[in-house]
Amino acid sequence: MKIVVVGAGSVGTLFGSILYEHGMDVTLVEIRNEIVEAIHKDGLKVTRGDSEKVFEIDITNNIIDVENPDLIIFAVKSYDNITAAYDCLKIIGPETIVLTLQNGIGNYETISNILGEKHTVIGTTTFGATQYAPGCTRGSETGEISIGEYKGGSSERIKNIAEILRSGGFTVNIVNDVNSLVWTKLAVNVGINAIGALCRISNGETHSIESASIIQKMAVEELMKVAKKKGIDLDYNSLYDHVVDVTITTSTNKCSMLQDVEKRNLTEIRAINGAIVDYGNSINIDTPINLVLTNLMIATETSYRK
Ligand SMILES: NC(=O)C1=CN([C@@H]2O[C@H](COP(=O)(O)OP(=O)(O)OC[C@H]3O[C@@H](n4cnc5c(N)ncnc54)[C@H](OP(=O)(O)O)[C@@H]3O)[C@@H](O)[C@H]2O)C=CC1
Ligand SMILES: CC(C)(CO)C(=O)C(=O)O
Repeated sequence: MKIVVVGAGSVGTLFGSILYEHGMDVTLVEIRNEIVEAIHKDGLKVTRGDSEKVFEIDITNNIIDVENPDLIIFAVKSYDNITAAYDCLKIIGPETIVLTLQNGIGNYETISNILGEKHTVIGTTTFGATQYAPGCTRGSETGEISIGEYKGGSSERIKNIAEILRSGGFTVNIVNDVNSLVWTKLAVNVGINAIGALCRISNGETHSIESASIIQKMAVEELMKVAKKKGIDLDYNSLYDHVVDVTITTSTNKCSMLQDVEKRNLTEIRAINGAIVDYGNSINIDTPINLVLTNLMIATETSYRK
């Protein structure tokens, strides 16, 4: 089984290390030379809980080196989807599957438009990771991957991917309604990320600070209105409570959007709160809170990327 991870950032290096540790044939593909050079020179250092390990994992900045893999794990930020998908197009064989576990919405649609639905599978993950220096990643000790067919249900290819990932050390759930899971994760990111990034506060504080939690609740309620009208099957009674639970279970974390702002990177705002605004516009539902959060984030990005 040949596995390629496209994007050797936080999540890509964590996933790559787990696959490597379980004896899989895995190669990382990364465009940032400092990451490629650091891993070539010192290996990939991954810290999880009290354990710190170094992996002599293969990494390249030239995707052509890894033609015709069985599985590609797509681990770039949503704003890099188009270029990364065209890169994958150069190496996919007739049976290659590209798996996106990215946050936000619209990832599957963008990737499958370029690579075809036959090659694209979507899921979510509860793992978290931060690459704090090139080739040095801190990752959660536990986590799961959930996958399913975009149009609902399972299939032989979903079972095959699940088997590959299980052999590679992952706990994998096959779910009937993957879209529902993607929207549930979206609700968490809609409720936490922009508020955490704009206010420079931890995940816990996005709820424990009352003025932040007022905005959080309104942002998630807008998502629910949009999702209901779009016919997304969600547990609407418990969705907001789920978001609050995540603020508690990840209370000391800085969300990924805050980390991006601190690194003066682009953020995934357009695929998270921005997507709620776009969907809302397309079905005549006002989403003023998400509109404000989106524009404030874009203004923040603009201020440091001029
Ligand atoms: N980090 C986490 O805990 C989690 C992240 N996710 C999702 O996973 C995705 C990846 O996130 P994360 O790992 O944090 O992102 P990172 O920014 O840490 O890593 C992405 C890496 O991919 C590189 N890259 C961009 N385009 C290409 C390309 N065409 N080929 C190869 N490499 C490329 C980037 O380089 P450059 O910076 O130069 O663009 C960067 O080094 C996101 O959608 C995120 O929402 C999901 C769950 C948890
Ligand atoms: C769940 C959460 C909010 C964890 O920090 C996350 O997905 C992120 O930071 O993007």
